[in-house]
Amino acid sequence: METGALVCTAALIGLGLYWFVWVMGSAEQKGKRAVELKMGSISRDKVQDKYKQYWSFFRRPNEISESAEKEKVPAFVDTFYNLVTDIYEWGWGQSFHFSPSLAGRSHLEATRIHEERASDLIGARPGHRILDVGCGVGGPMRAIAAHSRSNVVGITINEYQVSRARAHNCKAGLDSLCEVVCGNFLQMPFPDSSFDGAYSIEATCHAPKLEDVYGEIYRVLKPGGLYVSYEWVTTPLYRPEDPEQVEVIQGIERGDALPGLRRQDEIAQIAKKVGFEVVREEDLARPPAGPWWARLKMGRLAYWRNHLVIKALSFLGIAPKGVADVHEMLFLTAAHLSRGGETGIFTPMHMILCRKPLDNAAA
Ligand SMILES: C=C(CC[C@@H](C)[C@H]1CC[C@H]2C3=CC[C@H]4[C@H](C)[C@@H](O)CC[C@]4(C)[C@H]3CC[C@]12C)C(C)C
Ligand SMILES: C[S@@+](CC[C@H](N)C(=O)[O-])C[C@H]1O[C@@H](n2cnc3c(N)ncnc32)[C@H](O)[C@@H]1O
Repeated sequence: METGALVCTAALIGLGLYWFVWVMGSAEQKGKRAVELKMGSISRDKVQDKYKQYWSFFRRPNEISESAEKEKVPAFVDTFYNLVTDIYEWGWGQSFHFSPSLAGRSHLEATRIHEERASDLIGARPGHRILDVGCGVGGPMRAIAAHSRSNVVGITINEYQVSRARAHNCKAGLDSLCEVVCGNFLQMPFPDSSFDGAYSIEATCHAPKLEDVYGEIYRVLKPGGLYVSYEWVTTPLYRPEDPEQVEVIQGIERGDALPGLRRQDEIAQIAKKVGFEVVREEDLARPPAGPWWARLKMGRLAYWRNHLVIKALSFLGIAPKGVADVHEMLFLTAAHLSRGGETGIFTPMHMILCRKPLDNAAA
């Protein structure tokens, strides 16, 4: 081959690689790049071990919440978010949840609309102090603060997410409205009756006992305050005697750090048990809502590309060992989640709106 042709071929390959890793490597336009993938606060040499420990803990997810192991759940959830936070940001964005798909709207818009819906349901407004229970890197918090101009305080168990959320808040110019605290939502570091409203988006599913987190939210809410949650639950279509369905549900639990999914009909009972009035309850995934799992299915080609990128970066020693295992786990989880959505046995958006009764002000 002539020198000119060789140079052109090399340049084309180089450009192709650049496009593949740097441009395509970031699914969300302003998100992370593949070369920036860290594993939270886990040191590079510990990633693989931590992943193995995580995987063996969540092997039998449905047995955790009824055993002494449930005490260890917050620590393993923290490990989980050290392992996945960067991959989520890289391949999904700053909001770690699903949304009904909306015809003619982008994923980003559908996400924002789903978040603003939570804000509107609790009537967040300027001057209100609102609690975000399990805030991730703060995608919903920023959307809700910008939409309602209320002050939002987020809590997450994961220190790495706190640093990411604070950096995003500053970058978005919303740090005067948004505050982030590292802590356990099962024992929150907030005084009684200190919030006007609260919401949790796909986060309380990590609690081994829902009453523990709902009880804490009830405690920190002012009397009359509203709380809305988007819960991950199995629907009445789920048949625990069907091994194929059990495999889907356990696949979701294992790949998402869940100590056993709850049934849809358990949620309101638990809310009432801790003292809430249930104002409204609705599965936001039900038609006419567009399928929330469509985005997961559409991304399949990108996941293969991501996997190749991760494998290449691990091989070159840029990404820590173990990242490819974590990515593979997420790949499998995506398949289980899609199947759960398609069959209708699972929803990640069972909405419950609760009020702390006024009567208790005197109690
Ligand atoms: C509420 C929770 C998280 C929900 C979702 C934000 C995440 C659930 C599964 C995740 C993903 C699966 C496949 C990944 C893909 C293989 C990778 O290349 C890019 C990232 C994924 C798309 C990733 C993104 C986030 C999820 C959709 C749980 C934890 C309670
Ligand atoms: C799937 S993410 C959702 C994050 C955010 N709500 C969003 O939609 O982007 C779940 C969040 O719950 C938090 N979480 C889980 N268990 C927790 C606990 N015991 N205490 C505090 N935060 C917890 C995780 O750290 C994570 O931030």
